Amino acid sequence: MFTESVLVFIALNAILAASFYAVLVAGQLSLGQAGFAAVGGYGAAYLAPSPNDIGDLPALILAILIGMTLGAAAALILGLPTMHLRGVFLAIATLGFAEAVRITLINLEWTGGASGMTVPKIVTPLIAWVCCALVFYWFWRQGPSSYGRALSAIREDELAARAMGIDVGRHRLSAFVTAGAVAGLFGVLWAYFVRLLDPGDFSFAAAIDGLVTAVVGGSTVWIGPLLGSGFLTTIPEVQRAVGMDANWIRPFIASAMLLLVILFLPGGLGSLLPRFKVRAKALDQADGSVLDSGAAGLQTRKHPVPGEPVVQVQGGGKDYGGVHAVRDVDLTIGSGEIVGLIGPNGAGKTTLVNMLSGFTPASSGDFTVLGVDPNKVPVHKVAQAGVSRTFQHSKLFPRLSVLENVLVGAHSVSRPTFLRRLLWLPAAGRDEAAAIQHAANCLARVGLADKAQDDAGSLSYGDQRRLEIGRALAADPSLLILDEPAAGMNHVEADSLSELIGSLAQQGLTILLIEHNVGMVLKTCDRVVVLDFGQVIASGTPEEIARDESVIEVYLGAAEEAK
Ligand SMILES: Nc1ncnc2c1ncn2[C@@H]1O[C@H](COP(=O)(O)OP(=O)(O)OP(=O)(O)O)[C@@H](O)[C@H]1O
Repeated sequence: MFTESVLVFIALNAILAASFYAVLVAGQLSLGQAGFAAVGGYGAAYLAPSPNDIGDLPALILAILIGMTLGAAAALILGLPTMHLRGVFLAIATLGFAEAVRITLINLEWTGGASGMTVPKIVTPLIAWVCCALVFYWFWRQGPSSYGRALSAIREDELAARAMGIDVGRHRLSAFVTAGAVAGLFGVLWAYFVRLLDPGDFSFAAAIDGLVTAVVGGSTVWIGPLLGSGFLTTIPEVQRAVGMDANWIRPFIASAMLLLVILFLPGGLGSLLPRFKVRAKALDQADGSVLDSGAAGLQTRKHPVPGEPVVQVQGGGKDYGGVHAVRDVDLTIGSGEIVGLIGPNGAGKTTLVNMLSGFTPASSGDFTVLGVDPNKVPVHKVAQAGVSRTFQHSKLFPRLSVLENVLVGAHSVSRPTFLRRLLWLPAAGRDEAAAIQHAANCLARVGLADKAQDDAGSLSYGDQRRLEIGRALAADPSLLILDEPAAGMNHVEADSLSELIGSLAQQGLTILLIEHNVGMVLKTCDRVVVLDFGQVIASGTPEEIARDESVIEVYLGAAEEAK
């Protein structure tokens, strides 16, 4: 059953599927892989020296290098203008590219047009499997690196990933270029195995086949494309072995599997395998000490000295058409302060913190947050400057574990480990262990150490709020913005959250707290700012705010009645 061709095709189809995995893992749907493979295959066949001149293996190695470089270059050129596209728009743009490549190849003379181009056969099962092993080694080492986690975070929630300091555009582009290189490798191996480069081999159908293989195998686990290829490539062989020679069976099973996976097993066959568990040692040793970026293995962040201005806003405003969500707000927050931001629903609190963290561009005013103007730099730069936030509606990475969520939170203070993991350098292991220990400490600080291995999506609402805070703390922030963190918490949980906020401020952290639980705000904060219809109507100590007639009229009275 496992003839030479079957062995080679399992490896080759796994490589093509891996090129889809490379982008699916970052949440991108690209159908350009057939085009990259064609560019790689034809380019290598045209440019690489003949095996008659330099020998089979050197000729193939050169062809592979040329094919991968051309595939990556094509992906870079296509990716630069298209990386801002999402979902089906990216799929259509990349599909258009692949079709343009195929039609061009048919119409060029040196490619042999529709009848194709002959290539010497060099690839053996051993060569195919060595290449396949190298590709999967790459993705295996990528997965648990800080780069790999950043890609998964982008797939799960792009906005939250930006808030963790991840440069989404650069990560998406690098995943796309990797996909181009891997598809280029497939194109070369295919050509040097089947002896003929035919534009029909790089059609839309070929791209869909690769995509289905990746999705059935599993687009979130590195081994998925290999499982998918092993499963789908051997179906015709199993059929033959049992004497059922019907052409429709493979496409039928592939489509049925695709449907089953999408409906019942979104992680594909790979998700049935046991998941990697973090060493319990890190969790046992977790002592709740956070804000320790100076620890070995983490990058050091320079925090503002006590009293130094962290936030300075003058005349800040935001208009949505005719709606003045925020109007002429002046706000200064000094390092180490806990400032509460309260006001009725729709007062503009979330809009104001969205402007401070770079999510919403201001319509007017001057903003300086930790030395950067959030209107002039992308969100991830504001985060890298030391602004960490939680969201009014939880934005966790649901399919990542609780610990992985916090590890992503530590993105801007952890050291990149992927390239060192590829080379198996011990320093990478040490840095990863330090990041895990730091994340475990953050989890212990918010009381979630015992849930570290659970999926974030399976947590109760209160635990999700706590996890968001733990994840935000992992960035070793200078300014922590909490948007209604006590929503859904009972009194006991809200009290312990209040204590946590107080102890973090004692360690020098500056906190901006939006909360409808007025009792908690008055108890926890040094200063309270009250917004109404986008304007600051009062600002002062909790005692002053509690006595302020205008605040009682527009908010505190209403808040009391609502209790
Ligand atoms: N993207 C948007 N487009 C249009 N209007 C918006 C947008 N975001 C907010 N607004 C409007 O701006 C105003 C302020 O909203 P915002 O969410 O900032 O208030 P809030 O004080 O945070 O309210 P809540 O306590 O209910 O969360 C509201 O009138 C809201 O409808």
